[in-house]
Amino acid sequence: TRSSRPQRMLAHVKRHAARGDPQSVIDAIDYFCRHKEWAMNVGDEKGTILDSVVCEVSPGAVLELGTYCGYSTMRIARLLAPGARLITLEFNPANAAVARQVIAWAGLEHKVQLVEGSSGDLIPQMREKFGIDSFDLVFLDHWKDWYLPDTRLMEELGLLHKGSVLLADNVICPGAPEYLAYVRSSPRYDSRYFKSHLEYTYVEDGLEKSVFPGASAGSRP
Ligand SMILES: O=C(NC/C=C/[C@H]1O[C@@H](n2cnc(C(F)(F)F)c2)[C@H](O)[C@@H]1O)c1cc([N+](=O)[O-])cc(O)c1O
Ligand SMILES: [Mg+2]
Repeated sequence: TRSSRPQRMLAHVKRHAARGDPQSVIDAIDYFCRHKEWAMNVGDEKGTILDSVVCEVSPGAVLELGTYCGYSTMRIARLLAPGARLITLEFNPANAAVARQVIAWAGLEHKVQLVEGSSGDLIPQMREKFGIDSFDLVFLDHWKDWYLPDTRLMEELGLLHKGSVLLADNVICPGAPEYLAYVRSSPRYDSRYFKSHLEYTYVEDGLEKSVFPGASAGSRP
């Protein structure tokens, strides 16, 4: 049967990127998506905003929702300090299989834990199964109508601490209106929009960065 777009992207990486060189893998994917076949990676323009937030937070524990082909996984992992952990969740086994190979080609597999399943099932297992107490940074890039329920779930499970940062892709295109309304209106978050463009296009899109000031915020004085 015909190969999938992620499989063709992986083949392009293996042909054009150097093993163990994350930047060359990132560049190869950007080239493929810009000049051969568009794909829904966060991309180079929003990717530099992601990079700057990762460097600012310098997180010890990161959760990524939506691995897809591993592009943003690599952008985050290449900036992590030794010992810092990135857990990335992927629902689609075929995408996970491609992402594992992309991450391995970049030589970043020792920094990344790719887990297959749904966020609703896996987020409640973070403590018992992955020994995570809370996340310093969460990158939301999975199904857009899951951003809000998964954020509420993380709040309720105490997986966000004072200063935890949520960074959400696509808040304009395709859009995550309920999530955006929530983080912008809730006294529980200090939220800021980073205007950019939809990956590899001139369409407006952006990232929303929301800092969780702590469970006490927004409660009655
Ligand atoms: O739909 C978009 N993204 C959806 C992304 C979906 C990806 O996240 C995975 N996932 C689902 N649940 C989980 C979890 F976490 F539960 F395990 C992981 C899906 O299997 C898929 O690989 C999108 C669309 C456009 N666009 O322009 O249409 C642009 C973008 O940047 C996008 O991110
Ligand atoms: Mg996205």
